[in-house]
Amino acid sequence: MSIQTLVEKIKEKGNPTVAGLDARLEYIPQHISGRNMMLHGETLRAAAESVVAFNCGLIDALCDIVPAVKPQAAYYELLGSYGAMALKETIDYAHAKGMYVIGDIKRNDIGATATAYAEAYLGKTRVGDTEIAPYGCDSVTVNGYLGTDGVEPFLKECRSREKSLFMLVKTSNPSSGELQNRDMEGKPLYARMAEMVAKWGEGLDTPCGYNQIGAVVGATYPEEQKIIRELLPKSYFLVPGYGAQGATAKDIANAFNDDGLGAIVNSSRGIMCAWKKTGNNGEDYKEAARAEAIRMRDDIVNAIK
Ligand SMILES: O=c1ccn([C@@H]2O[C@H](COP(=O)(O)O)[C@@H](O)[C@H]2O)c(=O)[nH]1
Repeated sequence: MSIQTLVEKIKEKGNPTVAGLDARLEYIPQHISGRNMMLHGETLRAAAESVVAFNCGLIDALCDIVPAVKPQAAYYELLGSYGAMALKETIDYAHAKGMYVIGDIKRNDIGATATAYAEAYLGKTRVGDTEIAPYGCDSVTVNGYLGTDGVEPFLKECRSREKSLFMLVKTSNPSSGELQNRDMEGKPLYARMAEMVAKWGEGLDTPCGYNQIGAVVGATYPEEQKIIRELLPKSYFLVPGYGAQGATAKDIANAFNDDGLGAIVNSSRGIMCAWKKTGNNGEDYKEAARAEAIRMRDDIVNAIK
């Protein structure tokens, strides 16, 4: 699905936010994990089945109000082969419920290996005469700091299958400036990366005015957002850092264009762990996640008015 589809879903729901699915076992209510451990013992299988049950419940609770989900690959890799299946089941369920899926995989490598990553997450792999999509994400996060040959395989999937990318430009973590803000011939490195992202987006325009190549720009860096917004008027921004990492709605306004579009703000722990604040042992995790997603939507929409 193209970035155009994401923009349509954002407009339809009046909600420029994405729910992160960073499914750590501690984030899952005991009534779900306990049941699976009764069935399968203290195993990776029990953990992975708990993750799928939890994710499906969250997706049910959010799919009519939130346009997209962002499963974070790290938490599925943590569960080995069962985690890979849990990720695929989560992606398929989100699609069945009409949500756009951004795989937060932050991959890159030399061209040959990047091709395998791109085919795994966005494209297809061939088994005999049959082509199979291993994961089938609509979009993924990519680390472009290896240069163009490592990004090209992902661009190829965008061209041939109308997929989109979010390239790491300025990440939300506290030490991102150690390298990303270093001067590179008169401009910070993140600005040089933004220039490369603009180049990678050439020829990948869509009718909505945004191209398929977006940028990850941390909510925790409002000043940098402003600079990157000017450098990348046609790129959608994926903005992590709201909520659990301390950024607030006023910190994300610079990521948006004047049309109220141009960015989608992520919250993972804020939504997934909302049940921990209600004092009901997680029995109400769906209601708690929905209430937090609505609160976040209204908070963001008011801030960009
Ligand atoms: O710069 C970045 C890039 C990606 N992330 C990811 O977003 C979520 C944030 O989770 P919260 O619980 O809402 O803090 C997580 O998956 C990160 O890997 C990021 O935080 N910053």
